[in-house]
Amino acid sequence: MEVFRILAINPGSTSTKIAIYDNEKEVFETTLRHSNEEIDKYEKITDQYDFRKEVILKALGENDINLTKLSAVVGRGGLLKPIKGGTYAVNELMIQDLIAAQMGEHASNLGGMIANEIASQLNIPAFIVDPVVVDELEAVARISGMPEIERKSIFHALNQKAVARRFANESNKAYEELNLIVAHLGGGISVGAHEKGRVIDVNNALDGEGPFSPERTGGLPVGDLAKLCFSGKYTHADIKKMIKGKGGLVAYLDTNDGRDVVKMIENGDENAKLVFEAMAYQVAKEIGSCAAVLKGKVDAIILTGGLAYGEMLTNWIKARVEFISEVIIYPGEDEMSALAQGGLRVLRNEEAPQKYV
Ligand SMILES: Nc1ncnc2c1ncn2[C@@H]1O[C@H](COP(=O)(O)OP(=O)(O)O)[C@@H](O)[C@H]1O
Ligand SMILES: CCCC(=O)OP(=O)(O)O
Repeated sequence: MEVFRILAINPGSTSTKIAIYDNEKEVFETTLRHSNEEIDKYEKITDQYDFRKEVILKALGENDINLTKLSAVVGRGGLLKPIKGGTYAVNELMIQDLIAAQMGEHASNLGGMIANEIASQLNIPAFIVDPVVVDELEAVARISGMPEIERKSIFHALNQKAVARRFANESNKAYEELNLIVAHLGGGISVGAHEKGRVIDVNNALDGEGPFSPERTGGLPVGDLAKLCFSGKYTHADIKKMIKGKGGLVAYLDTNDGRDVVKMIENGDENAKLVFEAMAYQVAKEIGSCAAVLKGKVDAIILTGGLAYGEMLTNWIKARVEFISEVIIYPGEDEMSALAQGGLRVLRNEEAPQKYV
């Protein structure tokens, strides 16, 4: 059997994960964590391009990975125009849209760009898989309450779909038979209502919807936010940073690391406990909303993402939502293998790559 060697690159808001797969087998994986100070000095996401590329190449070099043996490079897809799920070949238009960041700024914008640069030097293909803009929202979910603003589907599509499929496999059912609520608890937090294989509603994890997260505010009281915007104290750029990057745990506790917060709590910090429990409370409320979206027919609730490693947080969430359905915890994410498998399906001609237009 032909062996395809794939480099998977996954830039997240607090980390860059890289992995090498020989077909389905992971042969190398590492998570390069980035502190708030490290990331904070870059004004725009594209300004982080060289920094992220260098840390990736350094880690590959230090681990004696021979790049010339690669068959393809697959990056996490970023804020493109809303598109259906699947594997997309990186093309010029995609790179232009990612550089222009017209749909917004997020670390995942760098996935396709860095994959493309490494792949083009080796003359091999570059792909993205299930980008954060996968859009399966029902019409009713798009209405915000203000005609000028339409709700958008921006979430951890890659991991939410991967863990939902994992749960389906482990239950000997098809993903398309199940109704699931998936909460991805990472640098950003998204909670999606998966109805028979489609994410029919999900909070926009990037732009002020849903629970607050390690570095984002989530939904805010809009009247007070409008007052703050026009107070004359802040520029548009300041407000954007306060919502995304310097919101949530960072604003309250000066760290984006859930493990630091657990240590603070263990050392008796009551404020840290209140804030961390509030994050769990908001996640639980969002799960409750998704249960209403699914009309109460929920086969399971899945908690995933880096924060799902922490039992303090998951126990708080569980206590408020386990009356809805069984709670399954898949800590971390299946994004790296989902990226590799998306690339593999195309390299094996099992699936044609989709074209971003
Ligand atoms: N073992 C752990 N216990 C608690 N929190 C953790 C653990 N590992 C990672 N985290 C937290 O998870 C968050 C990052 O999750 P992750 O899914 O890696 O984020 P992203 O990909 O969005 O950058 C950070 O707040 C990190 O501190
Ligand atoms: C852009 C939505 C996905 C997201 O928030 O990812 P991170 O948690 O990695 O920032």
